[in-house]
Amino acid sequence: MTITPLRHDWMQTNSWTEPEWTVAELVAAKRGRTVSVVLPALNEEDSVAGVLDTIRPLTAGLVDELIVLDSGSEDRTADVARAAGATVFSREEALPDLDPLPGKGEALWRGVAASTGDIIVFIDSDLIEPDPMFVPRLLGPLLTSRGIHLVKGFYRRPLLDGGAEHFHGGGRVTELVARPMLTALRPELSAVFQPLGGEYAGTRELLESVPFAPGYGVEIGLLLDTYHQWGIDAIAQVNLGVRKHRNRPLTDLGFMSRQILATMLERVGVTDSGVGLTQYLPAGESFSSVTSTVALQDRPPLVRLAHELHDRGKMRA
Ligand SMILES: O=c1ccn([C@@H]2O[C@H](COP(=O)(O)OP(=O)(O)O)[C@@H](O)[C@H]2O)c(=O)[nH]1
Ligand SMILES: O=C(O)[C@@H](COP(=O)(O)O)O[C@H]1O[C@H](CO)[C@@H](O)[C@H](O)[C@H]1O
Repeated sequence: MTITPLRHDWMQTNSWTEPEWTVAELVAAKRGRTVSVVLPALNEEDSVAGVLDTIRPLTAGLVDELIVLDSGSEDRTADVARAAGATVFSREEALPDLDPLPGKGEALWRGVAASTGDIIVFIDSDLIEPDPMFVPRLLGPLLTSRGIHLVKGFYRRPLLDGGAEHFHGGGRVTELVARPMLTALRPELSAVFQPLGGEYAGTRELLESVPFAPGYGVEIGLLLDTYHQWGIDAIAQVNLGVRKHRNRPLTDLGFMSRQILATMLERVGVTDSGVGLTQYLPAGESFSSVTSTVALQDRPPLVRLAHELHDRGKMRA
């Protein structure tokens, strides 16, 4: 694939820094299209209701379906989400014929399968005080422009460190891994402000036609697949303001980075060792090591899965 430099006109045509759409305008722009909002949730009993509270008022017209895809929670996430007005699917309920795999990519893939909307909006469940305009703004380009299939949110990302809130500094894997790697390998995508952000929307046509990378590789996989198969002009981004969420410790982000790198390398045709990441943590005067596995197997495009399950059923018959 030829390396295409950044096209500045993309920033003029496909990047909204001051989105002005009103909910009423967006409802009018639906023109028969339906909208599903899907929240992936793993053990989010403390935050999922607060996120749903900012979206539920939109179900009177803009949002047709509000789903929480329970990613194998062991707390009260499902009960809390139902009480907050969401339709909750377990991974098994979303796709009964297939044993679930762990990870966020699996949750989102099954969220596409469980939902029915022509447009699907993904919102993380660990957000803190999300702006109620997150969903409308993500829908803006999809409902009012032609040819756009993926809309990424961007935002200022405070970093919550212990009791302190730093004005900037969130998106650590974005700044240290994803953005440098995209600049090196696919510079046209270096204009995407938040390539890993968990708030984005896509057409069902796109989301059923691409594979879903495992775990935390899902966002970078979807971005690269959309770019490779549909082109930069199918991608847009919208300013959502400020995004605060649970900031995981650096060790967790090391494992997240390993998975993201595995997906990026696969998407650009570089062979990954497949070796899990080992981290060395101080233990007294010495160090202890912790190793995580890395997953390399995508889930297939859902449009293809139907055929595979049908053929498997035929084989069993
Ligand atoms: O196996 C997983 C891991 C994460 N998540 C959800 O995906 C979102 C983002 O995950 P996380 O907060 O761990 O990532 P971060 O935002 O810290 O990068 C959250 O709503 C999680 O509950 C999930 O559904 N299944
Ligand atoms: O953007 C990032 O660097 C990471 C970590 O964010 P923080 O440093 O904890 O603010 O968070 C994102 O990455 C994950 C992997 O793509 C997504 O699943 C999350 O939704 C997103 O928050």
